[in-house]
Amino acid sequence: MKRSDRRSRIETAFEHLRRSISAALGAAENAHQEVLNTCAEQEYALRIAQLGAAEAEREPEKIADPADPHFQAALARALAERDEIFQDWTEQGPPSLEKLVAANSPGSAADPFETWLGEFGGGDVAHPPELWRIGTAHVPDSPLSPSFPAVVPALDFAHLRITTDEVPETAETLVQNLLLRIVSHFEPGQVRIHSWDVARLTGTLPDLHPLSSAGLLTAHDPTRLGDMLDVLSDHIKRIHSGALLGEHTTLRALAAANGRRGEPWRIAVLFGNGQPLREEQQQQLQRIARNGLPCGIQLITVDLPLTVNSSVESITLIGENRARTSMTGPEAVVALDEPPTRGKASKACAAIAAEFESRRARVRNFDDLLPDELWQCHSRSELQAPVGFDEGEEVWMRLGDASPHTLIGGPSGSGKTNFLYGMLGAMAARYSPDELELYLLDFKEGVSFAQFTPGKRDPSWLPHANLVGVNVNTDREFGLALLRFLADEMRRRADEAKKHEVTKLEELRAEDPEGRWPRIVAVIDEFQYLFADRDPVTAQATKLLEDVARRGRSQGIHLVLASQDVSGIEAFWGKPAIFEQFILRIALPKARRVLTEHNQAAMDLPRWHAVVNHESGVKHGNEIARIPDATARDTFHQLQQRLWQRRAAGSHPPRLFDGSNLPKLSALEDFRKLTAPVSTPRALLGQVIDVEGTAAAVRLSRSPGRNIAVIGSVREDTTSALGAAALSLSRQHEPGKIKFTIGALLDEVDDDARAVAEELRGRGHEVDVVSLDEISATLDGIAHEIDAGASPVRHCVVLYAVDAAQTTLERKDPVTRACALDSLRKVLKQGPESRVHVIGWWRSVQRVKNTLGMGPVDDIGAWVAFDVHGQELSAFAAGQPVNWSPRSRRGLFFDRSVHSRPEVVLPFDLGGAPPVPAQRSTESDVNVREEAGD
Ligand SMILES: Nc1ncnc2c1ncn2[C@@H]1O[C@H](COP(=O)(O)OP(=O)(O)OP(=O)(O)O)[C@@H](O)[C@H]1O
Repeated sequence: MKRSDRRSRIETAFEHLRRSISAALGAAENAHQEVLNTCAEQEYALRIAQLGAAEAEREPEKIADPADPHFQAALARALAERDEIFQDWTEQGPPSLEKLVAANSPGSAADPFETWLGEFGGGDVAHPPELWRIGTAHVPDSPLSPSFPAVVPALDFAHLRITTDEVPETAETLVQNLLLRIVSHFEPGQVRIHSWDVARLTGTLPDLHPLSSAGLLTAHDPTRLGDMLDVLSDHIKRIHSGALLGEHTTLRALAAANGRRGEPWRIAVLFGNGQPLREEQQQQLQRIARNGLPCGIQLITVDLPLTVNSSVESITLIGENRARTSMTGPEAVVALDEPPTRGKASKACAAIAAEFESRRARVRNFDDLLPDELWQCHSRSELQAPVGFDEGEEVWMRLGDASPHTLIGGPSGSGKTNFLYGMLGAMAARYSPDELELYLLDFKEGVSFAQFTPGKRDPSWLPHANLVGVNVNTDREFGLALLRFLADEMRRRADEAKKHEVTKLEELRAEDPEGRWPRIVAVIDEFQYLFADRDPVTAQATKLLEDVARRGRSQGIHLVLASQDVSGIEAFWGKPAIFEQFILRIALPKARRVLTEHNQAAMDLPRWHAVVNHESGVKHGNEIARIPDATARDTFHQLQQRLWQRRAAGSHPPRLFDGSNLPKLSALEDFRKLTAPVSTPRALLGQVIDVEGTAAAVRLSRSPGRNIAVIGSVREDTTSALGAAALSLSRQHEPGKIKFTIGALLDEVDDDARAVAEELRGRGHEVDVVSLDEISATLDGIAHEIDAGASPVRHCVVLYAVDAAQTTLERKDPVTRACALDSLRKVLKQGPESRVHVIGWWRSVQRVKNTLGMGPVDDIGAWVAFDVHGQELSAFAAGQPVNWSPRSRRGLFFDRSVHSRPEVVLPFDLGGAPPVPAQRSTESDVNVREEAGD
């Protein structure tokens, strides 16, 4: 090979090498450049992320030369990523927030000021708005940055902590706007504002200032923060020990359940200066913050540290009328609403104050105690109703677990009956008869409750009333009967609750929603009569009252006791166990002893006012109420008509017990339901004093002693008992299955005996009326029949004035030396086993004994005695002492086979019988109603 060739080849090879190296170097250079580019973009991306995409877009110079393509690429990528992330929010966030606010913040809660300012709100206090508008928010860093309403919770939902920027007036405007929305939303008076400003004596919240003239805004002295905190703490304590003692733990829940808000909301605004409060005040403020919301107490603090964990929202002012809030988060900026023009806001507040004043000054009447719609409330946890007005505002009473029973006191004429009418009307209008049942008893001589029963001119009655007792002043047993009935009902309810494994009526109602478990209110006017004597009635009444008062509360049984006489209340003094249960005290003007000794509020009360006190009468529980006239003509009556028209089909009028009238035999349920045939008939003698109006009845079985003695000298009473016995027996036998022998042994009783005989014959029975002349032979004949053996036909021997025949009966047969008295004794002794029963009237105890002779009194198994002293009767009551002073138109009844002690009875009005002088009218209820001014 030539040298030149070799050289050429070498050069070529080098050339190739150079090219290869050059190519490799170029590639490396490119790769390096690429890395540098990526680095630059990532560097920019990092800085964009640090500054925020939106800011970088707005002010790129802060990061790079805006023309730098690397920066532009990084920014484009960052903006694309941001848009993707925000896409959902941008499309849905603001519109759904708008919707949420529209739904939760009606009317003044979020609408522009001009649409409502100056009008009075009637917002639903049971369901207040949860969110209140403060401005317009947007998220500056979001694409398009759409705006949405900025709202904060208030009232029951959260406290508010505001931190100011260098323009403190912004905070004041913010607070004013918010409060303006709130006070305008509800009826004037529902919201009360307290303000305190560390730096200013006056002039805080200037637009709201007119509210202070009506007491709706209280500006507290800067040096007396303690006073304001005390006021708020007291409210919390009072609300906890009163309104919130039942099932509900917040006023909001309570209001949602019963549709009304008994306590206004209270908003306390505190303007600080960034410095903490004194330690003890700070503690108190924290306590209020922790416990206030359930009691409707909200705090708004401005530049005041508040360190409770829950339920505090914050607003931080950031200049230029803007703010950030804990609700909207740190990204959003809120442009605060401009205030309405100064004049307009204060004019609106002046109008609210004036309206509140005029409502307070309004004269409210009975109709104002009534709800718009009848029977809308349920009594599961308590009964509540307004009973009067305090400066136009309703004053309510509550009967429930926290205040189960009421004591009402006031001298005669102070308006107790009127108060009871108002109370009953307000309750009966709110609760249906399935929610509330009334038992009304008046010991006064008078007819105050007769209005609630049907009368001749007005057939309506109060559908809630189950029992009305009037003129019971001499029949204390009737009060006893009512208490006994309540005690039984209480036990029945407790047993039923036990079956459902609960203890209280409230729980029972939840477990047994289909059951009918109304709350029972038992009103006893002039109840002191119950304790009038030192006798067994008082002893039993005390025991029963104690039982019902102590245990009635959990079974929904509430007592309302009224008395004009301190002795009624004093009767309780030695019995704190009873007295303490009467937590609700109502004192009418000059009432003594109803409130505590140191509480003299009733002494200064004007006419037709009352102190309503749910705190056992201690001073701080006083609420003063003006009581409307509920007894004026047609007042209650009109309500009763409306309620009566709504009564359930088949509802019965209340049972009326009128102590001044006798029960009609023919109307008595126990008489009407007697049918024939029966195996053992019952002879009705009178009516027992009980809630059901039960008959006093003696079973005439075929066993020794089943005879009846009617003892006493008053013809009307004794003949009533004899007649009722015969007539009731007649209803239980088909004709031919009973025969009557009626001995009319005294001239005066002829008419009575014959009237009964006629009625018996009218029913188809065999009746033999015998005179004094015939009685001996008749008794001898009956005695012979007994000797001959039992007859299938019952024989009832009714003897009018047995003792009038004593001499006749004692007359001995000259031959046999036997006398008809022996026959009578035989009939008494052996008759019942042979279906022969004697029902005889003797005019005194001694005369019964004369008839019976030396033997035991066992042949008289049952008796009813009129005008006979108790001690005379003990021999006939198994030897036990009988405590009884005779009283007009009342008897004492004892059946040794069933009774342990005698019981008081009313003789019957037999209807067709000759008029009975002591009786005022046979149309008992009608008479009463007419007297009541019906
Ligand atoms: N709030 C009231 N407004 C107007 N009049 C009233 C008011 N309360 C009571 N009255 C009238 O006063 C009179 C006495 O009232 P009420 O019968 O209620 O008193 P009381 O305390 O029950 O008296 P008493 O025990 O003597 O019956 C009645 O004529 C009644 O109409």
